[in-house]
Amino acid sequence: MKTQADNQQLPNDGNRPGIWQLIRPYWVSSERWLAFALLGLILTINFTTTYAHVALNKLHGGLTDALVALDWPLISMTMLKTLGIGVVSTIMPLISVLAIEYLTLRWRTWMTKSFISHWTRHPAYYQLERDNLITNGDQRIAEDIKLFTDTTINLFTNIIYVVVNVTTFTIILWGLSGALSIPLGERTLTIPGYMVFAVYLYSFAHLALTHWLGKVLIGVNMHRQTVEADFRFLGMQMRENAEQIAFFGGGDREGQRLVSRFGRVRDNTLLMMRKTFKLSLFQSMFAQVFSPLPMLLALPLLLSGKITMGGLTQITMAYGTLLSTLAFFQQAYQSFTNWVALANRLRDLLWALSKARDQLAGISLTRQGTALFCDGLTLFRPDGVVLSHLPHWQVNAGERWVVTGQSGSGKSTLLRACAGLWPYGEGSIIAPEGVRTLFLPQKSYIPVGTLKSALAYPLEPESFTDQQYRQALEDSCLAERADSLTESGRWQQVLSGGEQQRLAMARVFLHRPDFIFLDEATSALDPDTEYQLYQTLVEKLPDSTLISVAHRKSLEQFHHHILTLAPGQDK
Ligand SMILES: Nc1ncnc2c1ncn2[C@@H]1O[C@H](COP(=O)(O)OP(=O)(O)OP(=O)(O)O)[C@@H](O)[C@H]1O
Repeated sequence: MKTQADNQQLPNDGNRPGIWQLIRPYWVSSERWLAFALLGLILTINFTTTYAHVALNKLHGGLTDALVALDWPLISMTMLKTLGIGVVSTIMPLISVLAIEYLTLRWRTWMTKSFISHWTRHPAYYQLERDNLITNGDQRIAEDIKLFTDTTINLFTNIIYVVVNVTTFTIILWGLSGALSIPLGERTLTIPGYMVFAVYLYSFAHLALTHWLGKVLIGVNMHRQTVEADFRFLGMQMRENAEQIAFFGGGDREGQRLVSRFGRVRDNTLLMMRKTFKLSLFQSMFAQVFSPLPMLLALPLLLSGKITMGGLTQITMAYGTLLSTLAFFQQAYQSFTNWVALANRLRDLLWALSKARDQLAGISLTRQGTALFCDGLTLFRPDGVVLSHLPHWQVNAGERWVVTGQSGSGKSTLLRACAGLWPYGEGSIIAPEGVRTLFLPQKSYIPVGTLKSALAYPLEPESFTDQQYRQALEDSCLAERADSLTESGRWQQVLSGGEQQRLAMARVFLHRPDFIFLDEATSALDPDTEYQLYQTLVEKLPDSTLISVAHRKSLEQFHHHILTLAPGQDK
């Protein structure tokens, strides 16, 4: 069980959380010790690799001088050392990659579990959809967390590596490059470690121009995640509703919608390509124009005899290494823009989840006693339009009520309010405490899996015996499925509308709830089967309280009371 500190915190001030609030929770969670140990291992390997490069740099300088002097014993010794260090610096990064992947997986797992726990609570997953608070929440959890953790670890370890490398090679280059003396009339201007200044000046100019050209990529990247997710979502919807679309002959229309949605992906990719090309072109032109710079800068030292040919190799190598290390900041610019975009999408999700958590309900719902009691209840649509008004409605334990009224008068909304899923309105509802309640809508959710797990939902399939399952199927006029209990399938696609409603009714017989809310739960059945089901229901569960939303008059005979909802007036 996760503790409070072991979860991604939702903001409490109603504002979008900062990136730090997204990153910090994992690094202070109970996983932190292993996480820091792995990070330590990765950084140690990176440092070791840096020093291997330093050693190689020295060895190369020595090798050049040994070659010039044709000193064979020195040449073979230096080559052996180079080989040894080369092997170490090849294996170390492989271990580092493994550690990075493992750390990323652990962080992703932690964040995914945290987000899922927030998303499935309240129930936020329903509130986000009902109030259209955010798009593609599920895909943000599935995709964006993965990319975010991956990019954060890679950017961070690379930055540390770069900082260490930059410091090391700055010191080396400072020592190697000596001072540049420029005669200015009678005086001489001396610039110590002038090659270091040159490389930093060059890199800073490069980065500033990269940022100027590339900052637009943050927005483009963020938009990319959204349009890609929207396109995937439309495809998913088509898959889910394949049959209805086929009946309507809506394939062409869906095709057009998909192509138009893909058009946004294409436009975004083209924009991205244009911006990236511009950036890359600038970066390579800049590098090309300034490539002879280190040789030109070091030449005065060679010509004045201050350094040997080996010294020149060492200087240009150190300059090159420092330059390519600093170039990380320009190269990583695109990853950085992508990272900010991912972080923004996750920050938006955290914000939406906190909105769902903090939503103030206009309707107060409390639990106490054994009856259902609505007092001064007015149901609104989210935009404030009044749906219906119930000054006083009391349902005592064991009573059976049928709720009728015009389409759109708010019958389903009343049931949502009783389940605590509808905050828009005024008044209070006192729901019975500690009773088993079951809400059956017109179309019940049937999870993919065995028929047993579909019947037992949301409990585990082991919660009931085979005999209980068979009996429930028989009671709900679905006895012909009794031999398919362990069969796995996509029942929502396989079963007819009426069969799905009978399966949902079988849940009622199986779970034997104290309070049963049926929202047109038998509307797809023929009158005889519907009659038989209600007959069995009142016989088998005589003490259960029943509230049925129904348009058919024939159902009134199974109920003691009728509640008719009248459409309300605008507030
Ligand atoms: N999430 C929502 N956002 C905006 N409006 C909504 C939402 N859910 C329901 N409504 C509106 O609230 C009104 C009442 O809906 P409800 O489903 O309660 O009606 P009903 O009486 O059960 O209708 P029917 O008999 O047709 O099933 C409808 O006009 C509907 O469009």
